[in-house]
Formats: sequence, C-alpha cells, structure tokens
Amino acid sequence: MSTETARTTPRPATPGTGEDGESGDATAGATAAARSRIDELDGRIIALVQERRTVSAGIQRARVEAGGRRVELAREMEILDRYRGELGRPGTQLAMTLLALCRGQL
Ligand SMILES: O=C(O)C(=O)C[C@]1(C(=O)O)C=C[C@@H](O)C=C1
Repeated sequence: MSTETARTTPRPATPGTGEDGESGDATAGATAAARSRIDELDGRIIALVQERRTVSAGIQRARVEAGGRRVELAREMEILDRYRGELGRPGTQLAMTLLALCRGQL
C-alpha cells in the first residue's frame, strides 16, 4: 500500500467504544478527502477516455479512407485480452465499454 493510500484511507469508528464524537468527525473528514481524491481520479479517467476516443477516431478514419474497414476485430481481441489479464474478468467488460465508446456499437 502506498503512503498516499494509507493517508487517505478512512478509518471506520469502532462500534461500542464511544468514538462518535471527535473521531467521528475525523472519519467524516477522511472520507470526504478520499472522495475528493476519487472525484479527481474519475476526472482524469474521463479525460483519458475522451483522448482515447479522439485517437481511435483518427485510426478508424484513416483506415476507411484507405479503403479498409472501420473495425478491426483482431486488434479488439488484443485489447480485450490485455484488460482481462490486468483486471480479471470484469476487465473484459470495461474494455468492451471502452471500445463501444470509441468505435460505437457493432
Ligand atoms: O487500433 C485500431 O486499429 C483502431 O481502430 C482503434 C480501436 C480502438 O478503439 O481501440 C477501434 C476500432 C477497432 O475495431 C480496433 C481498435
């Protein structure tokens, strides 16, 4: 675990210990800080998806202008394999969603 993660990880109050006062505020503060970090990360992820879509559109356009097909399934299989390898089975779903965002539904 990185120090950054450790610093922003909220610590839940221990039930039955009367921690609801000061430490409850601390927990709420840690949660708010962690959530604003998540919001920041989501903003970067969204910007990366938009950038990916622009790059992908350029490749698709060039291929169509050269007389080829807009979609290249062999390349999509490589991308699906990569996401599944890195993120497990749900990674496949994420890659499929990304491809749908970048080249539209098949
Ligand atoms: O890599 C390509 O050849 C692309 O056209 C990009 C991309 C993608 O968004 O990753 C989009 C459509 C293709 O079917 C395959 C991949």
